[in-house]
Amino acid sequence: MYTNCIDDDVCNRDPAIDEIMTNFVVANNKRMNFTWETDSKKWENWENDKLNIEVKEKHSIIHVPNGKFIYDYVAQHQNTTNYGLIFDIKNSNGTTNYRYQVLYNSTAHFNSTDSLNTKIASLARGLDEAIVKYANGNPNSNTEFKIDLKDFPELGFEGYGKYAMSYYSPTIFFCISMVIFINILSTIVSEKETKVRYSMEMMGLKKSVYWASWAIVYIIYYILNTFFMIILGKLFGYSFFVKTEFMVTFVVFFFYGIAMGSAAMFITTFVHRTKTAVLIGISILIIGFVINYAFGGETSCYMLWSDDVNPLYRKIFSYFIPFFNFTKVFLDINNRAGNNYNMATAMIIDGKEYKWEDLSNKPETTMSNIDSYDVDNLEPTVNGLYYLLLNTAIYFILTLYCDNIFRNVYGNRKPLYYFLLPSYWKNNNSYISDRDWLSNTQRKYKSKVRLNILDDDVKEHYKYTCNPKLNKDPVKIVNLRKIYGRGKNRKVAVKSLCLSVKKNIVLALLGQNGAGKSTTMNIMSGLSPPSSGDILIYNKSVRKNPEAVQAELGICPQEDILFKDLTAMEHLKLYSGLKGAEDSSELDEVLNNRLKAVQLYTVRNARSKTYSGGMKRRLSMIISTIGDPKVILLDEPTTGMDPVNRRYVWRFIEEFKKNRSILLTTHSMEEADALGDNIIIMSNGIMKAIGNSNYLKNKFGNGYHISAIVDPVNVEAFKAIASQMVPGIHLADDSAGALMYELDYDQTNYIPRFVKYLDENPDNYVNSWGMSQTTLEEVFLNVIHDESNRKFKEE
Ligand SMILES: Nc1ncnc2c1ncn2[C@@H]1O[C@H](COP(=O)(O)OP(=O)(O)OP(=O)(O)O)[C@@H](O)[C@H]1O
Repeated sequence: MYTNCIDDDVCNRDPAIDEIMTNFVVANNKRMNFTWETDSKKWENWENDKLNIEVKEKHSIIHVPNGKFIYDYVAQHQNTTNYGLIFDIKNSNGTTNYRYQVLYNSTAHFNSTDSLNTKIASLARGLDEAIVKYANGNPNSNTEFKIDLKDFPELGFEGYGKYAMSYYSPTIFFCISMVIFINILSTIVSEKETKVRYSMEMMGLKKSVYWASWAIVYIIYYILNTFFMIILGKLFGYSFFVKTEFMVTFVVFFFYGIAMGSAAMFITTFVHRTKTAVLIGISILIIGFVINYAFGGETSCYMLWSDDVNPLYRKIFSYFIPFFNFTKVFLDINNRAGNNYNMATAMIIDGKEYKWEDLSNKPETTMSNIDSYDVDNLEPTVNGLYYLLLNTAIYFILTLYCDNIFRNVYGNRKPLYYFLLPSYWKNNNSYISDRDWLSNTQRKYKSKVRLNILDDDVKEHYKYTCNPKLNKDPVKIVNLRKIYGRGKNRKVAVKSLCLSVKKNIVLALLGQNGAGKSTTMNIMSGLSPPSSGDILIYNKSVRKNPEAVQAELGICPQEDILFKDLTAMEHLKLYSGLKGAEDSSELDEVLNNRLKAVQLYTVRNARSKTYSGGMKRRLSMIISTIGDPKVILLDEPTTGMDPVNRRYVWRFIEEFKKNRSILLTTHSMEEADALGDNIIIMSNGIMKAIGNSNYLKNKFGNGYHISAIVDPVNVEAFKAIASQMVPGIHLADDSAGALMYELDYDQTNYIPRFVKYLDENPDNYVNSWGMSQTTLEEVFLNVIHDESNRKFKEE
């Protein structure tokens, strides 16, 4: 294109220049194959019809209004113009200056090395000849030539935005989907960490149901996320979304989402800490980002389809790495529907429609001239979608499998071949007779303690527990042992424990920290596997059928395992549902009554995160009663509770024990005294004492204490009277008239007479007096500090 105006204004066409250009065409037509564009009207209204001139012929020459036009035209029709000529012919003092500027496109012939050398030289020579010819026709003028050569104006790459979206989309959409990926990791792992999940499992939630429910939740998330991305893509006018049929984009993003979701679920099976899970999520995000970024381009993405690459690698990537498949599918579609940059012409090529049927085609490549992959090896796009579905299935099956075979936070796991066991497939509620179980368990799991070094009552209880003729109790623990850790870290937490629990009683388990109480409870509830020994609850073995045992149990664990956003009532309803109770008005009434019993009724509709520690404890306690279990395990149920509410809970437990067996651990001697029909004192994993409160006080305590303050002059006389009233009374302390007597339980009969004397004080010897009974705390301290017990060693 040429013009005679160097400035921006539209100026009159200069016939001299037309003549020069005519000369040029005539002289160079054959050599350069130029055509002459005559329809100059096209540009006359160019301001209105801006730049819509189409240069139809490859080598046409047209006149345009001015230099700015050339600039603008080039900007909008990149690489379709070879040269711009701006003439400036001026007369001064009889000399005509022929000045022209050649703007040339140095990149139009990308693969050519000739654009500058011959064509420009040829053009300049042709123009000079044309000017000379014109000037010779005007013999009166002197002529002067001036030529400027310039590259076309440097233009910003206007298509970059569109193109960048196409190029970086796999990375961008990978990152968006990673938000849900990381959310899955943190949510599911935090349910493990806070043990909420195990609490639900104890209440009857099946693992498969647990995973299926999360799968449904995340499928919904991914559907919403997919819609969101498609709407966003369309709103921003990205060619990929605009040109591709909705169902195609939906399926691509949705399949990719569920494949990543499934992979996230798999990861949660071997991670126990939320922080670790999030860290893994972020690491995968970074790795995936790099891979997607690297694979975003065609050459690198299709690289694995090169003949040089072992197809096995391709398969491994396809079967196990969702974002690899996603990038391939995305690129396949994007090659057609997206705005692509054509390197050969340095142009952005607008995307074409992409339809559902196109999925079964092999991708249209844009760089097939670059031999980094073999086009024939490329699989149809739809295969990538199949691989994504395969990824989803593989990871979901692995999730279900690994969740069973990897240790949970309690160290429990199933054998690798668990799914081959008949018990896995049939509802194994198999009843085991007491006799068979007792003899088998004792044969299989030998006791590691010598009975003769146990306390007599404990020994008797061990014998009773293992006697199939006598022991008809619903709960039996035989030779139970639990070892944590190995080598230096080895810790025997429970040492060959034998214990049986009757119906209608509360058995209180006392012991120092680390005595093995919670371990025993965790094994009973099927959470933690025993190292040796077994537990039989209503003729179901914890080893063989923990799920069936859990159906008989209600558990209040040591830590409150609550959903912070659920209310008390919602918790009770949720767990009632898990226990199989139908939602009914009767159920509501039962639940309300229980909430009333522990003073939670008024806050039943408040979220548990707003509860105080004591309120959470009471809720956990009530949850353990859901489904009317026959055996209830209460691990320190009243910790952190004020004395008033503790008494409400005690009353509730006392009433609830009818027809049930309740096993309670506590550090409160008062609680054990108030609730425990039978009390066991444990130390270092060993049962040290067993009996009811009075029996233990009698056996391990010092009976009653009677103190009296007597005037020093009357001390001897008072001592004589005391010895006469309570034969064999023991004077524990005598200092300056403050006398302290200890009375055994077999001296209890003499107490009323002695108390009457002290109260009436007929001899006026006594200034003041007091009486107290041995507390359970004293008993506890006596038992665990007992020297003979200390000598006890596990063999
Ligand atoms: N998961 C575990 N890994 C290693 N050791 C453990 C584990 N759980 C418990 N132990 C150890 O086993 C012993 C018994 O612990 P357990 O929690 O049963 O005691 P406890 O009587 O319930 O104590 P507390 O009254 O403090 O709850 C302790 O020495 C404890 O450190």
